[in-house]
Amino acid sequence: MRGAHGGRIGYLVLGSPRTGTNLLCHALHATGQAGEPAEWYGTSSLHENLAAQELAHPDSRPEAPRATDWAAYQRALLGRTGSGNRFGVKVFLYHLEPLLKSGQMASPVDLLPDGYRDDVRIITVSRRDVVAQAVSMIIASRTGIFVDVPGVAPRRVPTTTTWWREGPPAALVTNPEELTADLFDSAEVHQLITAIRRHHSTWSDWLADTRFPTLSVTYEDLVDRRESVLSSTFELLGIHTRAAEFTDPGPRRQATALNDELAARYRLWLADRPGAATTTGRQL
Ligand SMILES: Nc1ncnc2c1ncn2[C@@H]1O[C@H](COP(=O)(O)O)[C@@H](OP(=O)(O)O)[C@H]1O
Ligand SMILES: O=S(=O)(O)O[C@H]1[C@@H](O[C@H]2O[C@H](CO)[C@@H](O)[C@H](O)[C@H]2O)O[C@H](CO)[C@@H](O)[C@@H]1O
Repeated sequence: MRGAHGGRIGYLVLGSPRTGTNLLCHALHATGQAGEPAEWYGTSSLHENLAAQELAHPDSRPEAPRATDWAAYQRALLGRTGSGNRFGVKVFLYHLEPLLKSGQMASPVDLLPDGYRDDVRIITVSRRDVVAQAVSMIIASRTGIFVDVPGVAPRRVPTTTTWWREGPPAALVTNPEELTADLFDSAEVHQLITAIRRHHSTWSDWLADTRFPTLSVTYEDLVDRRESVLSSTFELLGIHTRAAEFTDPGPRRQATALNDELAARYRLWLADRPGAATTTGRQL
């Protein structure tokens, strides 16, 4: 449908890490009609990307990126990744908060290029099993391997922002194959769960004040009912690809027996602390 906005759609994938966002965003990119909804404001690379484009403000720092001209950054992204009439970005709360707190942006919509803010659609991605999510994150923060695409050599990305606790991130392990459960702390899994809940309650609060067409996706449905979730997602964005005919497998599952072991250890840890609750007041 081509409306008053020339059919241009801007969309935000609002999630938290380890909810299957790479699986979903890989599929959207692979349709060839949805641009490339990546972490364009990801704190591990935004400052460097701005600097490379001579758009970093003199005060810009890796932990607090600042652009001289966000519109120029967004125009460059659009030129590289736009599909013509759709532009998407994957956003985690810790990408956006420094930009909001420093007054550089006023809302998630400001992450979209000019011309893509009039018809905005939202996809939220969460994971019902938040313990599995937190365990997945704590492991990825030590391996640096956030995605496993068959045939693509894994890239190791150091975590620069420990959005779930104070202090510097733990170093990447030399050999990801040699990780053992003893290297992890259940108290940190608990901090991650608290931070994940805050991510999602912040997105919900923001969405409650908006009227954007919104689709809520869970990791579990994305994995178990992939065709149905992709079909709803394509429909939301007006993409003319039939989910049933969409065969690109995208990334594969990364969890191993270590994930189960850490989740079991965390549940035992929690059982010893009956008062432990997340900041949303909910006990697990
Ligand atoms: N094809 C697939 N099937 C099942 N899970 C997948 C998958 N591709 C990626 N994932 C999982 O999605 C999670 C990563 O989410 P994100 O892309 O948002 O960071 C990881 O969870 P686990 O580490 O629990 O397996 C990863 O393994
Ligand atoms: O562009 S970034 O490097 O900022 O983000 C890429 C990265 O994202 C993962 O690593 C981040 C660094 O710790 C982490 O904050 C984030 O939660 C992770 O998703 O790797 C991803 C997989 O290669 C990539 O999609 C993302 O663009």
